[in-house]
Amino acid sequence: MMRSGIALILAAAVVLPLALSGNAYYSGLAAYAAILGLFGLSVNLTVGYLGYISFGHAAFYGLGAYAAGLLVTKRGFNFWLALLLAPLPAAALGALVGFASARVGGAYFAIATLTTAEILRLVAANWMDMTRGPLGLLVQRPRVAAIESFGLVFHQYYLAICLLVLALSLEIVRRLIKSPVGRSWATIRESSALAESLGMPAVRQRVVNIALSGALAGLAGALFVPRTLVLTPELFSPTLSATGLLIAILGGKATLFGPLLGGLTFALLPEVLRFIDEYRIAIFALVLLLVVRLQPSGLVAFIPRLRGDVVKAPAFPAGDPALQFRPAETLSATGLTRRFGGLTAVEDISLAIAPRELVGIIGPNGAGKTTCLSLLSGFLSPSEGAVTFGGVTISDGAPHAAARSGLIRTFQQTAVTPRNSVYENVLAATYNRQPEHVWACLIQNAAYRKREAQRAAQAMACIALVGLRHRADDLAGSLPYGELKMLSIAAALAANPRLLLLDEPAAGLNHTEANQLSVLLRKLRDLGLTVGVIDHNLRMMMALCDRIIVLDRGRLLASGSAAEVRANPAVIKAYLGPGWNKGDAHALS
Ligand SMILES: Nc1ncnc2c1ncn2[C@@H]1O[C@H](COP(=O)(O)OP(=O)(O)OP(=O)(O)O)[C@@H](O)[C@H]1O
Repeated sequence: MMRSGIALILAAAVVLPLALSGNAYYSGLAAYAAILGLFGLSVNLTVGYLGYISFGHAAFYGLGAYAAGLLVTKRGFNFWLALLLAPLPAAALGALVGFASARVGGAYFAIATLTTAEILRLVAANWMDMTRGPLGLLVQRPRVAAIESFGLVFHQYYLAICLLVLALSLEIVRRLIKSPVGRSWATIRESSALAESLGMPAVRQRVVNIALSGALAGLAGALFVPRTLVLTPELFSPTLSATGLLIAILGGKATLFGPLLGGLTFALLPEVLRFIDEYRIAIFALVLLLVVRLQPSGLVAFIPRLRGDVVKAPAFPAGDPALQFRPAETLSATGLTRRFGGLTAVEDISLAIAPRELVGIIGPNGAGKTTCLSLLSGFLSPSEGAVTFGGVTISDGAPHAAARSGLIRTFQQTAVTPRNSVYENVLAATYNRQPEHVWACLIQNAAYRKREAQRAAQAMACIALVGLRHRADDLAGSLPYGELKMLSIAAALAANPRLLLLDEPAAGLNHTEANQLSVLLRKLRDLGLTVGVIDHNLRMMMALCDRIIVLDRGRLLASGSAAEVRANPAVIKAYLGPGWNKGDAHALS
């Protein structure tokens, strides 16, 4: 559907200019709708797909317009060449704003865009020599004599170019959102911790997204130049930023064609309502409010075929899935200590997990198990000590770097992308198998397509392995708790682990589900994976693990087989308190 939608716009680029040959007004309106659709597409990339609200996308739009205008007026560039160059400064600005705010969170991005647009507006208003300030920079209509010699007039080929640029931009976004890079945006939008745990560099991917969004907004701004011919500081106005945001939300967030419907509405509705002149804006606002109130998913929800955003799982191959793991490595921690202010959560812990071991970490509440797991997986830096995996220090790296080396963790609170299907969740997690460059995702050559097919097959194998075949196309948010836990393990497996660290995978599971989990974990160990498990289900842990490590009050209390740990008086005391007697030891069985 997505492809045919883009093909339709390409067809419109040929047919509409001919059909509207005698009507410059409608032709101009159609071009304006295409420009607003492109602007909405750029806003939607960040707001919808990345989950970062922008209050100042006019910064990129205005910069694109001024870049094109200045290249033409001050440097004598041909406008159509300037149109190709104008997205570059907007992309650079996007990367800069993205880099400055990607680490600290979405609220800062919203403020950073708002501030950037205002600064640019002031620069444009006051740099009289360059921009002529509020008087406006005047640009000549960029007529192309060669095209006009075929009998076409300006408004016709301008419309054709606007629609061609829109179709090309849609194709770029379509390719990206269906690629490992775009799938990582959906995961980052849900939780950057989840994304990092699966090997996705959240900051870098945010910067890529915002830079691309800036480039598309800059392109929209540059395309607007031949329509306005006078560039004023109002191109950076908050009203324009709000328009872009509304187009994206009204059309349908995180959908490819939603912003087009939004752009069409914003271009046409004020014109359609022109006959009621002074009430026009009020009625326009009312229509907007009604749509947003009655259909929060946006206009695109009225045309389900246009949504086109669900990726169906391919058919499962018959028989057991072939899933191979990378060669195992040893995880070692020496002298690990982690303090939170005055509290020492983990103190001087040294341990090793050997290749293909199934190790349990137990301890009473607050013993420091999760802190220890976060230190081992690079999610926390130790106050003292170090962690090495396969001889390489990981404690200073970002969590995604630990995941890259094969240390994959899960979370106590199950983390998935609820609005995506089981298959989409697991497919996104294959990112770590072969991280793709954004250019490879755009070009999509034969080698890339082969890798995509491999990723799909691996995702299916992981889903089958955890027993969720029948759920592949169901939304993750609709799964019961036990299956959600299995889904997070499937995603972790898809991320190509050498060592899997699971934080309380049996929490909330009933007896049958806990048994199924035990069977799965043993199977993974037998397939060659090293597994570390934290859990409070002592019965399961004692029966399951090759070795048990016991923590108490941040310190390592004991390490050994289930029988050794069960018979250790210090362990029994930690669990049962100082008044324990030998007969109570069965509580640990
Ligand atoms: N980010 C943090 N900031 C401050 N204190 C923390 C932080 N994380 C953990 N702690 C404290 O460190 C101690 C150990 O917590 P941790 O969650 O590692 O224990 P746990 O053994 O996993 O507990 P549980 O079994 O209840 O999950 C607790 O006292 C906890 O309050």
